[in-house]
Amino acid sequence: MIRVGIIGVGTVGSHVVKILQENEDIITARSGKKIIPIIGVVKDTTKKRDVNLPLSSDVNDVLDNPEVDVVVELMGGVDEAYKIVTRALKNKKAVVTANKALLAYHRYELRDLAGDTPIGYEASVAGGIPIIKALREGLSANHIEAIKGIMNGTCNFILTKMMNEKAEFADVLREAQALGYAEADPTFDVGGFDAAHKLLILASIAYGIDVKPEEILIEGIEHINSEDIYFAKEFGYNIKLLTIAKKSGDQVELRVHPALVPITQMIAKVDGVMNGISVIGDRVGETMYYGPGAGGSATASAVVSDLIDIARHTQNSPMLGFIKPLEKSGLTLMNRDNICTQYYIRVTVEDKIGVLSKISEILGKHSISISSFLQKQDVKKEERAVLLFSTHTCKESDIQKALQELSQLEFVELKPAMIRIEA
Ligand SMILES: NC(=O)C1=CN([C@@H]2O[C@H](COP(=O)(O)OP(=O)(O)OC[C@H]3O[C@@H](n4cnc5c(N)ncnc54)[C@H](OP(=O)(O)O)[C@@H]3O)[C@@H](O)[C@H]2O)C=CC1
Ligand SMILES: N[C@@H](CC=O)C(=O)O
Ligand code: NA
Repeated sequence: MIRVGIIGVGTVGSHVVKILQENEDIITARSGKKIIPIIGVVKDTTKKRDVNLPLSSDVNDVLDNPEVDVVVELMGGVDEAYKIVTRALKNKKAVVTANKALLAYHRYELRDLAGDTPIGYEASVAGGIPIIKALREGLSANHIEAIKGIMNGTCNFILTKMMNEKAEFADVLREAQALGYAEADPTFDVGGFDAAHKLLILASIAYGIDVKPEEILIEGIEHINSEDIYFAKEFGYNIKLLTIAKKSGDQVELRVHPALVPITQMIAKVDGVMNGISVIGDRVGETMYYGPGAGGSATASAVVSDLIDIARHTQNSPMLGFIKPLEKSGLTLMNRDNICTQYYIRVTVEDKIGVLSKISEILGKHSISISSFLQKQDVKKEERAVLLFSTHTCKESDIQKALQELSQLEFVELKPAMIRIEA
């Protein structure tokens, strides 16, 4: 028998208890052992909840409890969760966590501390999709050439509703929170940080990259507006928050940002809370993974799969997937200035003669060639026009310099905006 203590019995934790209790037959058959939740820890024990488990507000009731074999950390946050997981490992208790923020900052320390003590983290990336297993086990014979995906359910839910139903950003975010998709602080979702945390976890399995979120390019979806959606629709794109790892020679680019994706691509059709991830291996070619990226039940399904793994292989750490840091494999993190892709640019200007030629001149000066162009009257101000461009492939540093120069022009009324195009 495996006895489980759950720290955090909220959206995900309560579903972990339900799955363990309601699917006990199949779980026991598959793992060869009974997996029993014996205690949960919450902040407020007086809160009414639909869960059949003794609760405490003291983490020591799990961490120092000799009856607990596995600690499931589902409270979120970085510092406190780090202390809890560290103590559990020091007490030789196996750990399962869904906490991508924790792993984004401390994955290598925890790996080293764990040694042979298992740590499962399947739920930390793309919720219910078994992407960690796929990368760590199914694709382990491959050099990974690229990982590209939608890995934040909240952002995809918001963008889908903005694209298809003209819904307002703030209203859909509230809906995502009510459905249990968003992080406790939803700026982690909409600012791209949550997706970046997930990217770093996958990058450690694929490439052995030991970098922190602050070192990579992260942009969120907060600035996407109706003009961007109009341009995307006119030119056959969907707007998605993309999470990208790409190997070029001995460099790896890591980035999270909104992107215009041609609607013909599979990833553009991944809607709502669903996540979709393409992984390209040098031997297998392209593989695709699709499923619910957030929500209590789907995420708890991944947490329980780790518990079953631990029950099956107590001598075999599920976390061994984090390979040696990048420097030792000769790979380096690509400087963001050297990223090359296509871009969409939005410039809001005073509607007068000469504006377009000046903008074209600046783009040309920075080796940026225009691929398509649209002009819209600004609905908020009659004498204002919104100019929407897409470019051929060019360098990130050139785009950044051009945007900076455009923002200085006296007829440019709002800070120019840019969205990358991933064709
Ligand atoms: N929701 C989702 O779709 C997904 C979430 N995750 C990750 O799973 C983890 C949990 O998320 P979720 O279930 O949504 O979060 P919730 O906010 O719903 O639940 C958090 C739980 O932790 C408890 N808690 C928080 N702080 C403390 C503390 N200091 N001491 C004791 N208990 C504490 C809360 O207690 P109380 O109930 O009393 O407030 C609550 O039960 C996070 O790391 C999140 O990133 C990962 C994938 C998907
Ligand atoms: N807030 C996250 C939850 C799952 O990781 C998301 O929306 O994807
Ligand atoms: Na997963």
